Amino acid sequence: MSENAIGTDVLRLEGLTKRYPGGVIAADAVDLTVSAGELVAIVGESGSGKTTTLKAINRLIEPSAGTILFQGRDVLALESHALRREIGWVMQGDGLFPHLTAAQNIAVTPRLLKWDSARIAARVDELLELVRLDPEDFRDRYPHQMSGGQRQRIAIARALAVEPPLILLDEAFSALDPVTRAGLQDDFVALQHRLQFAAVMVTHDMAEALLLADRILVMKSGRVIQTGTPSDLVNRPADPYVTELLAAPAKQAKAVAALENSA
Ligand SMILES: Nc1ncnc2c1ncn2[C@@H]1O[C@H](COP(=O)(O)OP(=O)(O)OP(=O)(O)O)[C@@H](O)[C@H]1O
Repeated sequence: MSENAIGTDVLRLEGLTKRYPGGVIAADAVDLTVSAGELVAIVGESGSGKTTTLKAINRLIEPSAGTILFQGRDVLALESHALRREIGWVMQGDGLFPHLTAAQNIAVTPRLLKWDSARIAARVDELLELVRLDPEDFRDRYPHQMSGGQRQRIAIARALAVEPPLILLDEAFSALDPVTRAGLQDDFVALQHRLQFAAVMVTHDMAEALLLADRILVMKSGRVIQTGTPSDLVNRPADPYVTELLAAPAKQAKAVAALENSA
């Protein structure tokens, strides 16, 4: 990761388009650039094309048109399994292998890359510390022996195992209760600032995007409606749809403020 100076493009989407058989255009000429150390959230209503866009980046979905450059390399020219080892992936509901311990889950990619066992063991402990789980306590636990929040911490550790320059998150925090979720979100952002990987996060939750992202890409029916900082969106929404997405967090903030004022 050290070769990624802050501000360097890690990912560039140019005219990314996905047309599914049957004719649905799930992503329609999507442009996006993500730099090292930057967190971009893709937000939109259900069916707007967020997951399609995310999955095209690591070729879980093959695009119909457009270019995806990862560290300047066209992903379509790369072998897809090798590409996925270079890009971290955290999905909703953790996606851990149930029959593997926390340590074995974290070690999946290092093993594929044929790291020796001493290096893997040291890295597993380092990663457990990084996601604030005691290695002694957690390395031999199976997923069913951990809480949802702890499992998601393991999933993040697994995604970071080989220091990828890019992490993709698909509704990674959505299934957690609000307190666990807020703690993990804070820790994730702190980790990102420390390690300077680029991140693209899909979320249906505008409040989460406003709190975490450096920039937000708003999608509707496969099209990019607006790309901007949280402040750009709040102060200069480009479309009534953006205003609509902002209404829920604004309403919540107002309700809490009203209660505080009434005390
Ligand atoms: N394999 C597929 N075949 C055909 N159409 C698909 C396929 N996958 C997704 N779609 C369609 O593409 C559009 C975008 O779907 P996508 O999953 O990218 O949206 P999303 O914004 O991630 O939605 P959600 O928030 O509900 O996950 C939808 O209309 C969906 O029905």
